[in-house]
Amino acid sequence: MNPLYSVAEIRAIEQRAAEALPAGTLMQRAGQATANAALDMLPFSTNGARVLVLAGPGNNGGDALEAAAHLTYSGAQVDVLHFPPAGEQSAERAAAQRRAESSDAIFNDIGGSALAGTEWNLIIDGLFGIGLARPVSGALRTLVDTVNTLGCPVLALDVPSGLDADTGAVVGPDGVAIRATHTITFIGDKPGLHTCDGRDHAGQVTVAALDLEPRQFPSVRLHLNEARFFARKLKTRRQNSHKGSYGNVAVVGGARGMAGAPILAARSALHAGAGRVFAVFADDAPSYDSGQPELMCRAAAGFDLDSSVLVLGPGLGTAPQSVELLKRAVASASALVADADALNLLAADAALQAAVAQRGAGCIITPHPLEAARLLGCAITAVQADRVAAARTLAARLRATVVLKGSGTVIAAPDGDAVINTTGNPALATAGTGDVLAGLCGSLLAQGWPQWEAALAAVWLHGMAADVLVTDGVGPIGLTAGELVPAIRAAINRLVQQHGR
Ligand SMILES: NC(=O)C1=CN([C@@H]2O[C@H](COP(=O)(O)OP(=O)(O)OC[C@H]3O[C@@H](n4cnc5c(N)ncnc54)[C@H](OP(=O)(O)O)[C@@H]3O)[C@@H](O)[C@H]2O)[C@@H](O)CC1
Ligand SMILES: Nc1ncnc2c1ncn2[C@@H]1O[C@H](COP(=O)(O)OP(=O)(O)O)[C@@H](O)[C@H]1O
Ligand SMILES: [K+]
Repeated sequence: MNPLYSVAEIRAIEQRAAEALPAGTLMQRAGQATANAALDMLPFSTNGARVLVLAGPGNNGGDALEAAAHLTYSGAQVDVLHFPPAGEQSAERAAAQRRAESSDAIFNDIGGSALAGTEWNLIIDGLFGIGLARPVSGALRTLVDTVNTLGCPVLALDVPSGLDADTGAVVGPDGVAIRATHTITFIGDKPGLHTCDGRDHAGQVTVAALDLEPRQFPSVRLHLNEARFFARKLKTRRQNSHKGSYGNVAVVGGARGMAGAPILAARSALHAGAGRVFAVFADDAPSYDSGQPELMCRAAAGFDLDSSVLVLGPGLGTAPQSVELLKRAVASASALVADADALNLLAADAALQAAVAQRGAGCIITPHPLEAARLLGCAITAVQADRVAAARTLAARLRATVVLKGSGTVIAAPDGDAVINTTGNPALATAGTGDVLAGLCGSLLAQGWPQWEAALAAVWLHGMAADVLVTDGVGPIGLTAGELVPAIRAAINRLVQQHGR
């Protein structure tokens, strides 16, 4: 189920496991697992392959030293850049150091030009793991900067050095972290590898459980998103069904000058399978959408908000009539997705926030980090410093399903359950993709999905559509939000073929 563990949880698992094992066992297993992963990354003939091992002062360095010794036995030429601790070291680290020193590994003060001038087949980053306590500074900072310029494969141990394993933020106001191509993470997977700066620094993540058994792991409330979490809601269509079987969506927004946003969301809702889709405009409505004449374009004044799932916010603006629309939508009995300006308006109105929290029909909100910061009354940096915590706080406060967007989108429920999404890529960093996501959420709600599964599936499908388009060369540069819409349709149909019943 792809659980994600906090540093505190990993420490507790590790401590209990270590008590039942001979001293040093876990570090030896970590070193062996690292060597195996490294061999997979080296040329078929390892003889003479150049491997640089960076061994920091703590147990992360111990893992690296164990791996260094193993790799010499495979014939690789292993250089170790060793940063011993100033004070005492753990007994297992001392043993690892002795093993590495008595192997063919070369302990060497390699630096500067020699480091940059060598064609390394692989660099192993064992500088800091979950014990990183402050920003990487001084000579180590220079080393991290140099490694990040080299362009060779880099295998990070446990977590790329400089990255916070809990949050995925690079530690420090102006910090640095290793940009690895691969990360082998020990005992269990960690949230910081998958959100915020994590995806840029961790590369491809594998988990080495170090032979611990499932019973040694606590159950947790944070997971990586996967189709399994929502697959049971994927339904094949009954022959004897009609458009009324698949629900109504009304996308409400489109103040003057911003009519494109609700159109995009409405097209997305339509292509994701909603039976009938309205595009509802705060100001004047166009008579129809010539690119998508299936949409019904209406003015908000007098529109019945009780007969459709509402997607409120795309291009809504912040004029007084938009506030009125938001109040009407919150007071309605309809399922609601609140996005964009609906969230900005909500942030400015405590009474409306209380009304959202008390809604019987619940709510999905889809803030990007700035919208989340406005809702929380904090700086955007505070949101990004701990995205999972920010999403959980908002979910609890508004009793809503929260989709905190960005690299490693976080979906959080009011009861504390949270999921980090794995699909998607920077092709999505273009105007209108958020509108497409909001429309997709609304479409799944209209088709009878519960909020939680609708949010999980929408985020997953939206990201998967972008991933497929990038594979086909439609991005990452220049993908447009509208191009996501048919790709989402293809992705949802493919999923229904695989899982539908
Ligand atoms: N124990 C076990 O059984 C297992 C442990 N495992 C491995 O151990 C890792 C955790 O080891 P760890 O706790 O020793 O922490 P680690 O990440 O090596 O760093 C701590 C050292 O760095 C130092 N330091 C911190 N920040 C710094 C900075 N910015 N700049 C400079 N120095 C800094 C800090 O010094 P201090 O803060 O005390 O001055 C201390 O010396 C874990 O990620 C996994 O890889 C696995 O093998 C599984 C079994
Ligand atoms: N670098 C990225 N990696 C993954 N997803 C991204 C990235 N940048 C943006 N996205 C996704 O694109 C969408 C952008 O939404 P939003 O910021 O609301 O845009 P807009 O308001 O222009 O529609 C979100 O789903 C977000 O998660
Ligand atoms: K590391």
